[in-house]
Amino acid sequence: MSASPWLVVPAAGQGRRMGADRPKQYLTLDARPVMAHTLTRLHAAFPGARLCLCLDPDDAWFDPDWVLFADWRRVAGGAERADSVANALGAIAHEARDDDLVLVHDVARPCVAVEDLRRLMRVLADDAVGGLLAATVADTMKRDDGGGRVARTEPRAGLWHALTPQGFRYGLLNQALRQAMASGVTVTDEASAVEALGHAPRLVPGRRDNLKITHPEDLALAGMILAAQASAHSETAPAGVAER
Ligand SMILES: Nc1ccn([C@@H]2O[C@H](COP(=O)(O)OP(=O)(O)OP(=O)(O)O)[C@@H](O)[C@H]2O)c(=O)n1
Ligand SMILES: C[C@](O)(CO)[C@H](O)COP(=O)(O)O
Repeated sequence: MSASPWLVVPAAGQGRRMGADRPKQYLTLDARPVMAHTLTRLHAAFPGARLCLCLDPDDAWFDPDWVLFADWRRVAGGAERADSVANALGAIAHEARDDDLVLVHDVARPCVAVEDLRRLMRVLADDAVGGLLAATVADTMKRDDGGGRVARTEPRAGLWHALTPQGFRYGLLNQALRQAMASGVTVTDEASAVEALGHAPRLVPGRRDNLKITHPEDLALAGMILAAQASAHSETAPAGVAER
């Protein structure tokens, strides 16, 4: 395995739940597009990584100036997130080795902490299966009855929120996604495709503020998270250090 991972950033979504005038990765957050924040965080953690950026072929918003990586390629997104990631893996098939680590990170998660990225990479370096950043569920969990009332309370012990990045060896991830697609199984993350092959991905506890911007109120929340992270960092870091 090489010391730097491959990075796949699915960024071909339309942001339908956000309902904005453009895909959410192009909305402004602290004076920069969401995508620019996300790519900057990834670059701070893995400056030598090779990047695959999945974009809608009709994307009219993307600016290559936001990409700080020396080695990167644009890949056409697919109908679903899993299709976009599979396209990225297909695009690097001639370069990637089966045991290369591939980290997949949603463009819609701009608040991911650099320390979480580095820790995930350290943990996965020695893990035969791979894994994901995740956070334990904090609220009491209700199952609805389909009619707006509670059917029952679900036990929350052992429940985790799946975050990103999610990292797996190229060969395993490629096989898992191809198999899920061939069998018509809907997978919303890489881990579920790998689980379907019978493997148990490692849960790597991550910060709860690794928010996926999904609904309109999330943009302001992400802004507050970035401000809080910057403020916490400036209190602890030596002068001149800009990472978060
Ligand atoms: N066909 C798709 C769909 C999603 N994504 C990406 O997958 C990530 C997670 O998806 P989600 O939060 O659902 O984003 P959207 O699909 O844009 O949102 P929505 O489902 O509300 O339309 C995002 O970074 C999104 O850009 C992608 O690359 N290709
Ligand atoms: C990959 C993911 O971010 C993990 O939480 C999530 O599954 C993707 O979100 P979506 O809304 O299901 O596309």
